[in-house]
Amino acid sequence: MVEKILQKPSRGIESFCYRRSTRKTAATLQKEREKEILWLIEHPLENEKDLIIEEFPGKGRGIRAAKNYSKNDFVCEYKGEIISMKLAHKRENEYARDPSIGSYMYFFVYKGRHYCVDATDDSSYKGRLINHSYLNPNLRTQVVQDCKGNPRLCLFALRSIKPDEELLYDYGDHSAESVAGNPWILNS
Ligand SMILES: C[S@@+](CC[C@H](N)C(=O)[O-])C[C@H]1O[C@@H](n2cnc3c(N)ncnc32)[C@H](O)[C@@H]1O
Repeated sequence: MVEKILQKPSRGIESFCYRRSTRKTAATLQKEREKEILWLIEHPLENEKDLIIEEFPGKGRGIRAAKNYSKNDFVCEYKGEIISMKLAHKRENEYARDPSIGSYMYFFVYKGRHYCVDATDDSSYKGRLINHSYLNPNLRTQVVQDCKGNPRLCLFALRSIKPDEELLYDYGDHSAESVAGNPWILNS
């Protein structure tokens, strides 16, 4: 009996079954990836230890990568308060009156609904400190739905990223009105 178990499987049905049992389907791999992203979203302190805060000339603070990222890797969440459009416009007007308040509001549409993430309040989460690039971004935004069904605005690698690169994504607002006051929107 023991001898039989130790026998190398023949190239017949046994070895075929062995290969099948270890292979993961695309759907399984996708589920595992989604689970991993949700875990990273829920554990920002662990995930964000590879994001280094630095001063960048002409931009203020920004974030430098401390490790390699592959294309499509989750990098971090743009974490803030998700608020209604009505409240977002009210706050925008308030913030505009105080020049010491920077711009940390991100508007997005998910499943046909409009949302705003307000990350104006200082926090230890680093997504709010990532600067903009139109010409050479290395991140992209994507909404991920969490376990409670809430949309979470996340940043993923647009291409492979090396340690020491500044992390940058296109903020998306290229309107003439915004560019007039902020030429860096199109020239950085
Ligand atoms: C979400 S904050 C990014 C973090 C910010 N640099 C800080 O120190 O808190 C957005 C602001 O950063 C600055 N910024 C972002 N990208 C920039 C760029 N490419 N050139 C110049 N300023 C930039 C602008 O003042 C912008 O309103």
